[in-house]
Amino acid sequence: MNGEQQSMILKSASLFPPPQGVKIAYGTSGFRADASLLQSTVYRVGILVALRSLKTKSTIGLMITASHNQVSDNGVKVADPSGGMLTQEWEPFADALAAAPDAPELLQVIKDFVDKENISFDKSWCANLLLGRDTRPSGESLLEAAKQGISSILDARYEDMGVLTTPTLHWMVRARNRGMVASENDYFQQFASSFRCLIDLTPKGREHKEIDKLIVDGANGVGGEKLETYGALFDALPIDLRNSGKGGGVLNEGVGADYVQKEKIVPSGFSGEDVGKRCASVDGDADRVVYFFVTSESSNNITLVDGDKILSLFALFIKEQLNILGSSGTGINKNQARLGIVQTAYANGASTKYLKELGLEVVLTPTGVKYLHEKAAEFDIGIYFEANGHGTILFSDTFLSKLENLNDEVHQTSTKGSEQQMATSRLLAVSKLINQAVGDAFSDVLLVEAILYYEQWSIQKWNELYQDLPSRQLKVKVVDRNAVLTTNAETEVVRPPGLQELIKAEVAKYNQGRSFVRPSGTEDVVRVYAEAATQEDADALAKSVVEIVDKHLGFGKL
Ligand SMILES: CC(=O)N[C@H]1[C@@H](OP(=O)(O)O)O[C@H](CO)[C@@H](O)[C@@H]1O
Ligand SMILES: [Mg+2]
Repeated sequence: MNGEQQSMILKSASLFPPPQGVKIAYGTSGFRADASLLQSTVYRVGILVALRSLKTKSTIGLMITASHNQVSDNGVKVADPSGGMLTQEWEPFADALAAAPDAPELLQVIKDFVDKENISFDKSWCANLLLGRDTRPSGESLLEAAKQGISSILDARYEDMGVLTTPTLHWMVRARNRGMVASENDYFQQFASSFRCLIDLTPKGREHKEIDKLIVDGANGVGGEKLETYGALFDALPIDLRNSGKGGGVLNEGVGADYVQKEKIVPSGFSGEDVGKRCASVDGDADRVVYFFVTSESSNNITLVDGDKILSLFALFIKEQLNILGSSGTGINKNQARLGIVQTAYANGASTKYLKELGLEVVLTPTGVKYLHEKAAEFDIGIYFEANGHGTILFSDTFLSKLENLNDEVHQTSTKGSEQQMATSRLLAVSKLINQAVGDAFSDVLLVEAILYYEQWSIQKWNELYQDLPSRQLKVKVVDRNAVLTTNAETEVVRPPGLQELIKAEVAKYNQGRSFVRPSGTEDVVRVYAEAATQEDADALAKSVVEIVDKHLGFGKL
């Protein structure tokens, strides 16, 4: 870095002093906090993405969003060259950047890192950044801060893509780095055409009736807004959009996937008239989705069809297609196509049991898509989902080229039109329909809809795949959530000492009891999860564990 660059950084960094007395750390999916505290952090993430682009000689993405958090929060996520989340190796650098108390120290952190990583400021490589934001009112000015950070390293080598869903930005980054076209329209067109293709590949002999209307809760956010603009492209799927954001509702307030999944009650905009109908709810940046149906006219109850059930539906369908290939001597059999399922400790115990009984390999990772995605990428086909509805299916490049070769072969022989050829085409269509960069509410919805159509299942029939164990999730405000350290995919506490033994003793009192606690990476709380044979027991277990955590770490301890 030459002297001119260093003085540029010093000058612009002094315009973005960090807020006093607050520590903003890189969490489960980037930085998140009250929007009024974030100017400095986002400016510094602008510097980070510029350096990442120089280091990888690739397009990198920066997204301003706080997903399911309340509207006054905001945050920033980074998309790496693959379209996935920022490599975990750079997270300590992100934290160091955010923590530097003033411009000179910030410059020192940058200089040390540039030397360590051997980052060259070679101007012949035209670095490129794609920027996006959700609909939060604070988004525009935070994006300006990011642009200032980028410009202090790279001049103005960025493209502001405007208001986008998070997975659209990740998809664009991946597409750009593969030399493909990558506008928002291209994104929707790809999903629309592969959805149509999959619907057309439904086996002959199954009744081809029209798909019933799907009611979608847009969380009053970017998901609702985009569905309003582009939803008509999914011509086989009639959509009744609620909470599009236009009707004056507030983002994530009593609406959206996180609310529906955690509270298990009807979101605003839905009523007793919707009883039994197929509904889907997306979150504030449309990277998650859960399904549900209103259970009775007279109460707020819903039956939740969560990420675990979406995962199970996908797993069942993929396994069925692989079985067709395996039984027709294609050379692609169970041993050559390793299908892996990735969940977290929040997965309902009944889902894990169901998946294992299907004969599938199930692995648990810590919470956060960065962990699930990484694990799923180890398989030929890796399906990952968090219970809250964030997930996707990853196809390895090697497996995809095997499928493509097989597809070419069958087109040249008399097997065209056979079940084997249909299964090959279906898997290829799924690989184009499902977002390969990150979990995506829209592409997940389209795949769910295509599979329900293929199976000719209602949402009720789908829900019967297995019965969820009753569960309860609660949060506890504590003095310092990072005092809790966990191991074993977050299922056991190792610090503070003694806490795990108390939780274990409580769990032992309940039939089919299970409970664990962990510090949230997106909110200033410790999360408590409990499962048991009845709802009363799950509630009681969760409550007791909350009390244990509160006694150990709560404000009463001060
Ligand atoms: C229990 C839960 O739902 N946790 C969510 C939540 O993380 P926490 O670290 O639990 O706050 O937000 C993450 C980002 O959206 C998501 O990946 C994760 O699953
Ligand atoms: Mg989200």
